[in-house]
Amino acid sequence: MTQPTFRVDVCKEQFVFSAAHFITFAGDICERIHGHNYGVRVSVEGPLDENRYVVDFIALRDAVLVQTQALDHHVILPRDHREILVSQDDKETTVRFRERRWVFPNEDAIIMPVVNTTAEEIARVIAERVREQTMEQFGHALSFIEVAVDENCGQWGVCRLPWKLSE
Ligand SMILES: Nc1nc2c(c(=O)[nH]1)N=C([C@H](O)[C@H](O)COP(=O)(O)OP(=O)(O)OP(=O)(O)O)CN2
Repeated sequence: MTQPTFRVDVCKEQFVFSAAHFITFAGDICERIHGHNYGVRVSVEGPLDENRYVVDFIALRDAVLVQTQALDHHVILPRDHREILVSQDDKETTVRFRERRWVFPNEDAIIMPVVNTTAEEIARVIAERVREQTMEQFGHALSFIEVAVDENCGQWGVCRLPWKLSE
């Protein structure tokens, strides 16, 4: 007989973060900098605990909020892009793509460990960070964490990670 599976989803109005970014696509087309009011949904799957919870909604909600608030009102830049080159001195973050150049105060910039700041990649980073942040609290019995990032009212990039870190 197939066993039931359980999941908790949190998708709150407070999870919206407003951030600027630009990506490259189709090889070498580099977007102009623009912003989105990103939305986030997070799901975790696993067995029920003694409360008959997968995890406490409130604990998961609060962990996601830490991540979305950290991104709010920043420009998100890729650390690992081959041609979008990001450098920092003690005051400013400078970004170059071929002949184009952008300069931001350091406190406005977030350099994310991604190749391109797509919704999928941002979802992966949030998933890794929420997993790391809650691992001790939620324990090791969960199976998956999934994070979905909405760039524009229904355009979602989704990343699903195993709960357990690979050996
Ligand atoms: N799978 C993905 N596709 C696209 C992504 C992405 O992250 N994952 N990102 C983009 C661009 O960032 C693009 O800027 C998306 O923004 P959007 O505002 O939706 O683009 P539009 O110009 O069509 O929006 P308007 O509503 O006209 O402002 C593209 N694809």
